[in-house]
Amino acid sequence: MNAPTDGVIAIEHLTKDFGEVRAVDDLTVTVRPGRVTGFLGPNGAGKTTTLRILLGLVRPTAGTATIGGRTYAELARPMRTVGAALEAASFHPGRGALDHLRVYAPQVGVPDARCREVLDLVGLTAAADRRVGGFSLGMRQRLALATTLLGDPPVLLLDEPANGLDPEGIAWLRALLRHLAAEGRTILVSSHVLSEVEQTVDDVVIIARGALVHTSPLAELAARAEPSVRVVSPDPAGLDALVAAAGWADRTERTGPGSAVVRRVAAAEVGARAFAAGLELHELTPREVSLEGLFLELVGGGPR
Ligand SMILES: Nc1ncnc2c1ncn2[C@@H]1O[C@H](COP(=O)(O)OP(=O)(O)OP(=O)(O)O)[C@@H](O)[C@H]1O
Repeated sequence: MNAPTDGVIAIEHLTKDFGEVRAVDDLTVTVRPGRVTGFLGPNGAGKTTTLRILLGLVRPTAGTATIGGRTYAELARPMRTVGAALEAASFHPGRGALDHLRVYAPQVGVPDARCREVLDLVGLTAAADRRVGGFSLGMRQRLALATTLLGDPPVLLLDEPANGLDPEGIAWLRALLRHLAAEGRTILVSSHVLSEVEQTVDDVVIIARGALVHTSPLAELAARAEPSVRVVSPDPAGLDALVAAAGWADRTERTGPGSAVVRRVAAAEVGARAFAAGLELHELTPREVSLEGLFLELVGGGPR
């Protein structure tokens, strides 16, 4: 791993049309090293297409997708720069786990000894000589991850890596990804369910219908999922004064003249303060939304 900018993924005004279908729509996103970033969206949102463009497998209609300032084709040592596991990897069923890695090692340009190292990293040492055909989905995920780690790349692109893992496997994956990010790597993990990666990611990039709908640290999104109260008053100035007097300005989102959403407050408290101030209210609605609920709201409820 070299300069800190080596691992920056920059997607700029990326668009991809498949005939009539716009799979990616003017997407601009920066993914930083040292963090695990969740790339989220419902089925068909354009995640895989974006990852495939990053890997030079699909040519964009417009815009660019670069890693450390270079397109995949421009990378001097692509397999030492990016490790990617897209979709359920297919393995030769008759081959052992170690032998599978040995096929890839020369392509990546790493010594044979590296194969055992990565098997160890993913906890498959005991299964080194077992035929991959008998592997569970979780074991295949581990082997796919081992393959991406062969070249010790500063950037990892993982498509639904938690798929098929049991809770213990998910906890293990979480710890490994955190460790790899702490080493300064850029880790982009796609998923169609936020809850699956909620414990793992630092940042989220959420897309729907090919376009960006939200990007922020996860904590910022989680704050929006806190209990809140929707308040509507026919007296916009009075509502503003109430919010200011209560010290809620930093937790209040104005949703229109005379309407606002106040976070981390109980409806009863808003009601009591409005009553004391003689402010007429037309609506006072408590709102409890889970992080997953918020995610579904953002992506507009389901696939295209
Ligand atoms: N090669 C292709 N030819 C035509 N349409 C395609 C092609 N690849 C993807 N699409 C379409 O582009 C859109 C985005 O698909 P994509 O696979 O990128 O979404 P996704 O977010 O990865 O979804 P999933 O989670 O289901 O993999 C979909 O409408 C899909 O049908």
